[in-house]
Amino acid sequence: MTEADWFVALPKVELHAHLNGSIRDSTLLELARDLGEKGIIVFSDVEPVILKDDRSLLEVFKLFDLIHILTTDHKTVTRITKEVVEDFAAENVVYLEIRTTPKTNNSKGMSKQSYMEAVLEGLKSVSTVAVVFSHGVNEKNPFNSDVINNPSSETQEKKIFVRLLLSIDRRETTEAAMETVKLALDMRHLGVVGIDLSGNPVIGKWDTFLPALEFAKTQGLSITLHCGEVPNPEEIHAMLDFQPRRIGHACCFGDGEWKKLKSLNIPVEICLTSNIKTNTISSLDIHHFADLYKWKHPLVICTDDFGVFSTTLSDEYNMASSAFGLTKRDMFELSRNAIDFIFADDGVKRELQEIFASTERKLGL
Ligand SMILES: CNc1ncnc2c1ncn2[C@@H]1O[C@H](COP(=O)(O)O)[C@@H](O)[C@H]1O
Ligand SMILES: [Zn+2]
Repeated sequence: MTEADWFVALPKVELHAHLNGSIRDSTLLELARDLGEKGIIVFSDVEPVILKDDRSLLEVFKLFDLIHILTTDHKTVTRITKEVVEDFAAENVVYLEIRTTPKTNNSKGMSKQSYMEAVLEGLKSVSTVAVVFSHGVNEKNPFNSDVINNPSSETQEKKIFVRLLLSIDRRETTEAAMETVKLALDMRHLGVVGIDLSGNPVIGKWDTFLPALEFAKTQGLSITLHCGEVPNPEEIHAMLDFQPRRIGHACCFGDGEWKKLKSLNIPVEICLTSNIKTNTISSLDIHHFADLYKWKHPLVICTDDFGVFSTTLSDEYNMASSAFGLTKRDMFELSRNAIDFIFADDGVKRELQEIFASTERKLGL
């Protein structure tokens, strides 16, 4: 088995993946060509933007505005959800938390709820793998896990657990954020397990989102925050004081912020390629992964936006192994440890432990 194949075969847990950042280039180009033919966009202007490789953090958010123009109808949301799950399953991701921002678009008759219904439709239409999802069988047993789709007969053996996080975009108002949290609560029996705060980190104020996040927390939803993507000590401290169950990135932390993070032991979602390509961290040798790993701080390797950053979760593990001198045994343990930080229940954790135990020998460990 080649090195790259070994990292594909390694069972993996993906906890930080944005739906609209995880679209295949080929799909984006096809959607752009369609809109070009309808005269809504100029394809030749858009093509290089889609295919560009390195982008600053600000350029990334401009790209998301373009992607959202391409994906704003129910049928496309369903399609990209199906493809994203199939792509993760193809590289042996066994548990996936997809996060997405529910969107309102009056011209398409889209509400936050109908957007999420289109996402659910996408999960149901996955054909290459059995999608194990919460299935609201009845009021007494709302969290029962079940297969939601009809995988083709040759792929029935393969399965992926999928859960959803609803994102609040930093451009949103307190009311819009609250609407997202209420929708998440209404959809708990459909596998929504938590809330994410994301979007352009230089836009919006923490106090705007806090009431909705506090409400989500008191209702028992799990929360993860994009934290410290740009230097903002005051906000980082306020976010850590809130004690989310996980944070993403933690790139622009100072000594005081590291101390607080470590004492609170909050798990960090690490997105190496995303940090490097956006130049949030200048090179892997100075990435905080190394220090956090040394301190045995809880960590999980994730992709962030595998489409936008042209990566895969297997590549991220492979890269971390070479950049930080970690053995295959270390990488297996890192991947397995991620089970502790998932937002799904203990039953799912037990099943994932079994999957890892059964592949350990096959991986030559
Ligand atoms: C690069 N680092 C990042 N930092 C902050 N937010 C990010 C992000 N990458 C993605 N998003 C957030 O996810 C949305 C796209 O997926 P959905 O439309 O929700 O499925 C972006 O618009 C942004 O709000
Ligand atoms: Zn992110």
